[in-house]
Amino acid sequence: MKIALIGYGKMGHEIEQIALNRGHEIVSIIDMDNTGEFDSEAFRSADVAIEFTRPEVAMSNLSRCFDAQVPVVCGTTGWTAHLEEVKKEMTYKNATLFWASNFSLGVNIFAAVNRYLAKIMNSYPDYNVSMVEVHHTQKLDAPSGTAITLAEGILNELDRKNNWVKEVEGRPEDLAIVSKREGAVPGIHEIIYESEMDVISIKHDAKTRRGFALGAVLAAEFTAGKKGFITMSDLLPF
Ligand SMILES: NC(=O)C1=CN([C@@H]2O[C@H](COP(=O)(O)OP(=O)(O)OC[C@H]3O[C@@H](n4cnc5c(N)ncnc54)[C@H](OP(=O)(O)O)[C@@H]3O)[C@@H](O)[C@H]2O)C=CC1
Ligand SMILES: O=C(O)C1=N[C@H](C(=O)O)C[C@H](O)C1
Repeated sequence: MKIALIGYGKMGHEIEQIALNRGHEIVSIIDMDNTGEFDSEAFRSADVAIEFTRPEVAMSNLSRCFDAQVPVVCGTTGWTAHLEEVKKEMTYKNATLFWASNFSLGVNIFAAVNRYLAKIMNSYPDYNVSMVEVHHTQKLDAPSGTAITLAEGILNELDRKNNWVKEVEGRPEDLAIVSKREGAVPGIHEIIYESEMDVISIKHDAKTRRGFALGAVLAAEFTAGKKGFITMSDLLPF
């Protein structure tokens, strides 16, 4: 499969290694200083593009993929307040977008457990829920995209919470997400239920970025040749 990489930072490099090991060809690499490459034959020849850049440039990169009719897998976080308008543009241009806040298998299993636990907790109002996420100090967005997805999972299942907030909950209906930035941490997400009697917590701790990168390449293999909006629930059997 011919792959174009958009963003050649920490994730771009991990993805390149995994894609090459799986027998794919990298036909185009677009970074901040060569965005003219979007107009190249090489970019247009790609079966799929994989976009991991920065919150403020992701939307225009996606737009350029839609215009070039190159299906795109996007892992960039911090821009998804605009996801619905991007989906509309994708549909209007008859294009393809796979977006996930986290491509790792482990996080997606964790997210399913999170939803199940939240559902159980409807019967146990003595437990309050909160979330902590820890990432490396270069991370630009907070809370992490994964934390927002996990929070949405809780809000959909747990009737007593209807809104996530940064750091400190103001009302009982709020779900507080605390973000910490430390060293080179690839990504830790912990959901904590606490009553007067005990604490139940579940945690995902990424040991390396390779899990995210492998998931992104598997998503790219799934996306090539398809149309429309695709998510992890289309890729995974749960
Ligand atoms: N969904 C998932 O599973 C995961 C998502 N992420 C997300 O992916 C994104 C990238 O993470 P990471 O690789 O660690 O970040 P990095 O900062 O290491 O890499 C981002 C790269 O994008 C480049 N870039 C900046 N502007 C443009 C542009 N206009 N066009 C093309 N490239 C550009 C940067 O160049 P320069 O350095 O010169 O600015 C840099 O090389 C983040 O939003 C992060 O949250 C991360 C891991 C997993
Ligand atoms: O910026 C990162 O590094 C990561 N970003 C994603 C997010 O915001 O959830 C995924 C992962 O946690 C690593």
